[in-house]
Amino acid sequence: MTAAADPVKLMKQEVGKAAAALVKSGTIVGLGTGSTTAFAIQYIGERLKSGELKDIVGVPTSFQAEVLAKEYGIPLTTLDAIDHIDIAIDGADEVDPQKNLIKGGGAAHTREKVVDYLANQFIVVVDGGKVVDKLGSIFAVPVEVIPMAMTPVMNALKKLGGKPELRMGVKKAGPVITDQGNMVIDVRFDDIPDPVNLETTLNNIPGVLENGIFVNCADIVLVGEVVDNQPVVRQL
Ligand SMILES: O=C[C@H](O)[C@H](O)[C@H](O)COP(=O)(O)O
Repeated sequence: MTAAADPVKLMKQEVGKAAAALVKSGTIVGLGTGSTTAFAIQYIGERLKSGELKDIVGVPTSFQAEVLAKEYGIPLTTLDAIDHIDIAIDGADEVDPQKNLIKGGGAAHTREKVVDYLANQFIVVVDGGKVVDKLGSIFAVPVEVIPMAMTPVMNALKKLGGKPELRMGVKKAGPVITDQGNMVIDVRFDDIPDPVNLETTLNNIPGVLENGIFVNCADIVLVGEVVDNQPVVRQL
């Protein structure tokens, strides 16, 4: 495979593989959502199939993760049936030098936050284009909101200086509906000087279920890059 074919896909594939290699036999694994984590799920499944990995159980963060895990033969469990998660692997839309994240490009950030924050070790997998100096440089902050509170939440977000936009479906008329049956407002901020504070402030708006800022939770960030037409994985 050459990098010229699709360098972003190649980076995602390599970083997914590198994260899958960190999973040990006999562990409980949080399975993230998105196109990068999909490769990690695939490689975990392949390691299980080859017998290199044994006795693992996955905790999916979305309908997508659940479907993929089933496809690749990863046994699943729920949070009611376990008392810890050993390792979680998940993607991100932005990562800053302090390993703070924006997540939720796939509207899965609420369940992801539950699973990723519970894990003893949280591995983030991104391609090089996701690394930024400051959060909010490229991506808006996704905010999951219960439908009846959409208008007051929109107004509250504007008062905070954000530019909120209801996320609309693709190949579906109307808004994106999350796995919980809620809507997502993407909020663009000119500047996010204090991600820790903004995460709390957003979650304190009545009607907000969860937002996509993840702080003080990532243990390892694996970044996929293409150097001299070859994929490489580095740690942030
Ligand atoms: O809701 C989706 C998640 O937070 C994803 O992990 C994030 O959007 C990154 O996805 P991808 O790996 O497809 O860029």
